[in-house]
Amino acid sequence: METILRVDNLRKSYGKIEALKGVSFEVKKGEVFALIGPNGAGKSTTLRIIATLLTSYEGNVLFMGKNLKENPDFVRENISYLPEEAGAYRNMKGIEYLKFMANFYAKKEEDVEIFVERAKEISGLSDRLNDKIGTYSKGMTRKLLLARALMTKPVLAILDEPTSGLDVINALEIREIIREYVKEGTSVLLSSHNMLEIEFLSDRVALIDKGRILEMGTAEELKEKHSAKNLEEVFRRVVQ
Ligand SMILES: Nc1ncnc2c1ncn2[C@@H]1O[C@H](COP(=O)(O)OP(=O)(O)OP(=O)(O)O)[C@@H](O)[C@H]1O
Repeated sequence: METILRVDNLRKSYGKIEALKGVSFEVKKGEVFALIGPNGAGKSTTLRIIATLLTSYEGNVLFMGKNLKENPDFVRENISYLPEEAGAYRNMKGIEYLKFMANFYAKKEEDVEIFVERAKEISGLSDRLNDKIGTYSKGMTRKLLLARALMTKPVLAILDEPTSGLDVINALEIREIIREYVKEGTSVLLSSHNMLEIEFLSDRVALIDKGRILEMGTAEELKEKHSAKNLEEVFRRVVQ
């Protein structure tokens, strides 16, 4: 399978804190790759570097064969990023927000409508799109933001904790949306604390702790290697 993203020996410090101590992995075309790990493991830092938001780091990121440092615009045009604590404009109606973002991302006039229609469908918010975002529940806001992230059909979607804080039903719906997009060719790099969820959603996972990847593979491979019933158990054994 074609490699979309190659992350090679990433190192990042915030002052004295070494957040990443040499992180390497690859994401293939049409794959859901998950970074899992405890608080402060370095997941968001890794995702923010790939999303071009953090520019001072050591190591290399190759996206579709191009080096991130030399081609940030190319990367921004082909990836989308859903931050962990993303907010939307509370006083805007959902539909206005989608139109605003579609105009921002579309290169051609005719793309605007295509993006908005796609986002409407992904969000599943139907008539509620005519209400102000400030009236939405957490789950509705997350779906709106996910719709924004996927409406351009990016080559790679980077989703930081896509279902964090959501109830089971909303989390399930979001997982299904992600799976649908992968079928259409988008690769997904996501982070999560929820290992049971990740087990269902991801093709491969990397267990990260204290800035290092400790294990990588399919959930099945990792469970077998550590004679564990689930990923949570794998993680407990690997981290301790
Ligand atoms: N802006 C910052 N300034 C200083 N230290 C930071 C900053 N951002 C992250 N860190 C530190 O870097 C380390 C990695 O943080 P990061 O947010 O990447 O972890 P994470 O795995 O995403 O955690 P969480 O699951 O809690 O979101 C932590 O020790 C964190 O305190």
